[in-house]
Amino acid sequence: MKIAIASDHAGYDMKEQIKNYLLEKKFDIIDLGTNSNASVDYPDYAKKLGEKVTKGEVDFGIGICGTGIGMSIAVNKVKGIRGALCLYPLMAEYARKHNDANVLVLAGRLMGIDLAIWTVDKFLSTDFEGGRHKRRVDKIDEIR
Ligand SMILES: O=C(CO)[C@H](O)[C@H](O)COP(=O)(O)O
Repeated sequence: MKIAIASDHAGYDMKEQIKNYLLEKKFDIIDLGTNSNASVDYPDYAKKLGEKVTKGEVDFGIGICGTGIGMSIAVNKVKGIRGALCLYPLMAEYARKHNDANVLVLAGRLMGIDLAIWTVDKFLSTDFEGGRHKRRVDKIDEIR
């Protein structure tokens, strides 16, 4: 499975840890930055991340900022993105099962790394259920 990952400075440390975890698990990872703790603007990284996903270059995206809120707002501006801010694994499970989320957003300043990794694992291992949820997801796509 191919994953793109991106963060701002507030998510940088978590991005590195999640990237290394996924590389160890033999995932194919595209790191879109940022590449240090120096201050940057999360919308720049959200745009790159969303576009990688909607171009079909990766299966899923993972975006991280301090709270996850800005990254989530920004990535959802990219047409075709269903970005879900998930603070624990159950949210990630339902973001996939019911919402067919294609970008997982995490909060680098609010979550410990173990919780973040459990959330990533759940997101990447859960399938969309389709059925009535497909009808609703299609309606989301019609909004813009
Ligand atoms: O969480 C975020 C957006 O939702 C950002 O990471 C946060 O706003 C960055 O703040 P600062 O520039 O003060 O480090």
